[in-house]
Amino acid sequence: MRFVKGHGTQNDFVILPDHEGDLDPSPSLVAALCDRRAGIGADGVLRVVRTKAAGEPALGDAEWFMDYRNADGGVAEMCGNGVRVFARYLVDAGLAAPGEWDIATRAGLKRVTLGASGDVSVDMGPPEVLGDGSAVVAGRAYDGLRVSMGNPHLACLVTDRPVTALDLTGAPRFDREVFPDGVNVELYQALGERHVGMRVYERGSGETRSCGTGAVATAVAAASLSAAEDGPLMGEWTVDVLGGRLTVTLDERTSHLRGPAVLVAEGEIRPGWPGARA
Ligand SMILES: N[C@@H](CCC[C@H](N)C(=O)O)C(=O)O
Repeated sequence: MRFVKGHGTQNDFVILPDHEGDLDPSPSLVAALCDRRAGIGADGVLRVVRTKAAGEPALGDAEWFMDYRNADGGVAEMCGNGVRVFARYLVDAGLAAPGEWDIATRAGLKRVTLGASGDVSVDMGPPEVLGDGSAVVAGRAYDGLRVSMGNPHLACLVTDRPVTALDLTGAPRFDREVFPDGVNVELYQALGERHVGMRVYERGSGETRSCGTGAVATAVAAASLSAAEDGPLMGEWTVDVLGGRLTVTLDERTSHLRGPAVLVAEGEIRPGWPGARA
């Protein structure tokens, strides 16, 4: 089994080329690959499969499907950093040309824009604002906004300490009736005009050093708070995460995410590796 390792602002992935859909990415195989001690180590797996071979209904008209899995082996609808790394992989492998084209995801077609090297940008679609919510982190409650980016988010404002001082060793608590499928929890603070710092505890992966869908949800939450005071605050937002910097652009129609997407290594999983039989 071939693999490539990549990351977007240190949100890292094992990329599995599986053009004709021959692999069975069972939850235990995915979890074994993502294991940082006994496996390769990653926040998730990106399986690269031709859309027509993916066996998923109604993925739309794109040549490639991003089959995204969280580190615990669970399926998620969308991954904003993942789709940018996926696009970089396709260009690097000669499977797509630099330019602008769609990638199929479980959350619909996502249009990526990239050159032969450098940042990758993706049209993330219109964020869906679902209303207020709250999460408890290390015994303290934080209010936030529920936002769907195809996957569920709760972006909470932190004002009592820098987000870097939050204790995220344990999972945030949230209302299971509001989020029956779980939720990605973002904690953010204002750092300047249209500039926020964010940490994230991801559904299925724990704390990660970045989350693209979470960065967009956070910009939406911060913009909606600012809008209450200053009127609609569309435009470009800077989201600093533990692994670097992402740029989110909000307009009346959609949202865009831009940032680095880096391929690190490639190799072969040894046939005798116990995880491959998982
Ligand atoms: N890190 C990703 C989001 C991955 C999926 C998420 N953990 C979920 O379960 O919804 C991103 O960059 O968006």
